[in-house]
Amino acid sequence: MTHSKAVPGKFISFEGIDGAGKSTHIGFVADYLASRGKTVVSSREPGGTAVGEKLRDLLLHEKMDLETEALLMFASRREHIAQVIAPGLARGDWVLSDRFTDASFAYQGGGRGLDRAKLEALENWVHPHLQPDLTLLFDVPLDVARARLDATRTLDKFEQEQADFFSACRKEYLRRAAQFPDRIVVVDSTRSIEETRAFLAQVLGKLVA
Ligand SMILES: Nc1ncnc2c1ncn2[C@@H]1O[C@H](COP(=O)(O)OP(=O)(O)O)[C@@H](O)[C@H]1O
Ligand SMILES: Cc1cn([C@H]2C[C@H](O)[C@@H](COP(=O)(O)OP(=O)(O)O)O2)c(=O)[nH]c1=O
Repeated sequence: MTHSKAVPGKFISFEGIDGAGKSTHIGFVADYLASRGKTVVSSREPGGTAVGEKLRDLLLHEKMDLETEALLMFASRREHIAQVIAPGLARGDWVLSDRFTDASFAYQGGGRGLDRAKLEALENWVHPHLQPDLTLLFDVPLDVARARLDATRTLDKFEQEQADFFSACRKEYLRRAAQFPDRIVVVDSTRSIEETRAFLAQVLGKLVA
């Protein structure tokens, strides 16, 4: 829907603050689409390519200047689009990405306070015409996300941030959901995994039809 030229594939991004539950549901979405005959490519940002995974390692573990962080996120994205997303869409595949540009607005913009105009400039440079056909925004209150994170894993650089950082990220995600209601679907991720799957199947059913 939002590509500059008609391409046969579809692009779905998964967003939400850390611990919201998005990674849990990507496999379900991939299986749902494959069961309906779609060829699915699952990927992630930062990362998804050889260069991108090296950038991911830096981004998740090294302290750096905020603008460096934003530029590296978009460098990883540029490579991801060139190597994975654009070729996949051209082949007619359904490309699933664990995060895309909404994450830069939420984390570097909302969380860290980078001027939105700078992020818009990077977006216009790196992907002036490409937008996801659908963005699934997994939304939970901060305390739920934090409890899920604490129960499961060693925390990376972003996950070690404090509550006000995630509160600002979540606020920016929800602001964007209101700004782009045709693209971003907010998924109430406080529900059980089963209930969330049923909701996702409804949303995807419309896109597949
Ligand atoms: N709806 C849910 N109810 C309960 N626990 C969940 C739910 N969704 C995810 N979880 C659990 O929360 C943890 C974090 O989920 P994850 O998908 O890794 O989050 P994210 O990718 O958004 O950071 C995992 O242990 C996962 O099993
Ligand atoms: C894509 C992107 C991710 N991030 C952050 C959000 C996450 O904390 C982190 C990595 O994302 P994620 O893959 O969700 O981490 P995990 O595998 O631990 O679930 O990168 C940004 O700050 N800006 C961005 O543009």
